[in-house]
Amino acid sequence: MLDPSAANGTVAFSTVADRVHPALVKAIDTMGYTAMSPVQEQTLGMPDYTADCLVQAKTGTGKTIAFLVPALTSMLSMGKSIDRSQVSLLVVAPTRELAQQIATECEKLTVHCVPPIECHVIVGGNSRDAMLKRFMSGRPTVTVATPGRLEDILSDASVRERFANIRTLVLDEADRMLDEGFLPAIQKILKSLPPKKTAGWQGMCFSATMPPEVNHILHHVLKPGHARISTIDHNEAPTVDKVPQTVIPVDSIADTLPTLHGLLSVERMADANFKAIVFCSTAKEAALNYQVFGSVGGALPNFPVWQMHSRMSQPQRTRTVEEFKKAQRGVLFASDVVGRGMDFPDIGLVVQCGLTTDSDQYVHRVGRTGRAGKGGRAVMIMDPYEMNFVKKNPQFPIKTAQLDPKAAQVKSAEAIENALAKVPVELKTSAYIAFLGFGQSLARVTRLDKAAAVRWANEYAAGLGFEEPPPIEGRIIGKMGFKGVPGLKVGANKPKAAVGGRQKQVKDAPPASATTAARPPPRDRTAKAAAAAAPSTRPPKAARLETRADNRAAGKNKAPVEPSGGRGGGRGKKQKVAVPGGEEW
Ligand SMILES: Nc1ncnc2c1ncn2[C@@H]1O[C@H](COP(=O)(O)OP(=O)(O)OP(=O)(O)O)[C@@H](O)[C@H]1O
Repeated sequence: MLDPSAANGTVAFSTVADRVHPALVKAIDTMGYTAMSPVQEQTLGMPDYTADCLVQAKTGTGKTIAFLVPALTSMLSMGKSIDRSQVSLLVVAPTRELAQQIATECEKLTVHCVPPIECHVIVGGNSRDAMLKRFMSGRPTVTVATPGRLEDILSDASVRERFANIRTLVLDEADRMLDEGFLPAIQKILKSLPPKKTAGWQGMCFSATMPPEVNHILHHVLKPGHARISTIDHNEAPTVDKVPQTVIPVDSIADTLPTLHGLLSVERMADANFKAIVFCSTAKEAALNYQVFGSVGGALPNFPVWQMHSRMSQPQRTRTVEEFKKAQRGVLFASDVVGRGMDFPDIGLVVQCGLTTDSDQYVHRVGRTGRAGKGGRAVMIMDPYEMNFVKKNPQFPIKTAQLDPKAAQVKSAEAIENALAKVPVELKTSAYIAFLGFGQSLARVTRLDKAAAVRWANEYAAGLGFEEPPPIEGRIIGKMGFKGVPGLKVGANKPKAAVGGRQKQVKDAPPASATTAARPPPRDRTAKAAAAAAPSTRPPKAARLETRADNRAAGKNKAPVEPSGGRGGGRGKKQKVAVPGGEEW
């Protein structure tokens, strides 16, 4: 529930009850909402609910209701003349899970509508035929979609015909929907809809972040002179005020996992209802950390953990979202697939292991906590390569912190070593290769040179217990653009190539007690091994990581992110970075 005092929401929904459709007013009451959040006050106060608008408000401040209520009111005002076989309101969002979440909110809002309003979800990852059959035989008056699947089904003329009477198009996470990854799909979708100029449909664009470059593209959906609403003061941080932000510096990326272990151990001891999201750099890293802390490794014994990234099947992803939404405590190890828009109740802590692709993504990740007026905290664990982010982004109130001294009692290094010994070497190897791809993609943006990206990845491998970097097939090294770069080990990428033979046992993990003799080397040795594998463990100063803001200024733009939602929460195909064996990161 929104805490009105904290969110400055003091105006009651009842003040707009004469403008909002009565069925929606009743539903809002059923949902238990009394005061409007500032952004809701602004959109529901618009003189014309059919006006085009660009709306920016902080994360977790109720933007979903802020666009659904005016759009649904305008739709329902047509009364019996609505053709329910046609799409009237179309909402487009970047990820499948967010699309589903918006649809669920819409169902709650329209629960008292007579006749009932159907809300259809058009997303990838499930049977296209079954979904299309439901759509064509149903009454998809409200449709929530992700761009890829929508673009796909709109190639069919009979589907296009269902959009002939569209009244409103909402782009949620509009800056993401209009960025270079999604824009081609959005443009194709727009070509399949009746032209805005003649059909006059309403465009609504919502996000917590609106980088200036979005302004040049808005004309695709918004007409000149559209309303502009922002509840964010230019002088304040773009993150939620009630979320203190800290960074815990570590000497090497090899120290990240033990530090994370210390942090999570202390937090869960302190709070019986500790619920956190840990953002990881790649989908493979999220999968690996999940195994280290829970399913295989058990570094957080008797504590529930989940994973969420694009390498999972859609049913697994859906089940995870459902479970983690309901969970009272636990940790979700995630890629950026849940970095934007997802509303998991009662997240008290967001941890970021390493860099985000850009400062806007930082805002969205931090915004998974401190929602609906509640408090929360955000912590980053950063190695020297990454610390520049803090310096380059003074707009964020990030304070440097040390790990709670209580963490020293939990023997994190040992717990992580034991856990890593039980994780399949294939997963560790693919996490290493994905991390190399991640460093490479940042290099394109930040000018980190290839040799430095290799050194960084090799430090990461050392942290996973590899005495020397795991081998990568030559053709894959070539594909990744690392041919001839020093520090990589070329060879067949097979378990027998596992470092020092230490990790042979991991595939069929024996109980923890049986694995102690086969532990990976202590971290001081692994760090030395990494150093031996590369001339230096740190890139030259000029090559350190900078933020996307700097790169924008330099005329460069975004780092590519995982198209199906892994790192980047689902961008378009152009953004795909193919890493070895068809891996995405
Ligand atoms: N007026 C209100 N009173 C109480 N709770 C509310 C109100 N409006 C929305 N909420 C709740 O606040 C939470 C955040 O809402 P929502 O997901 O729409 O935020 P958002 O601004 O879209 O966030 P993000 O920028 O992360 O997408 C949800 O749990 C929602 O149910």
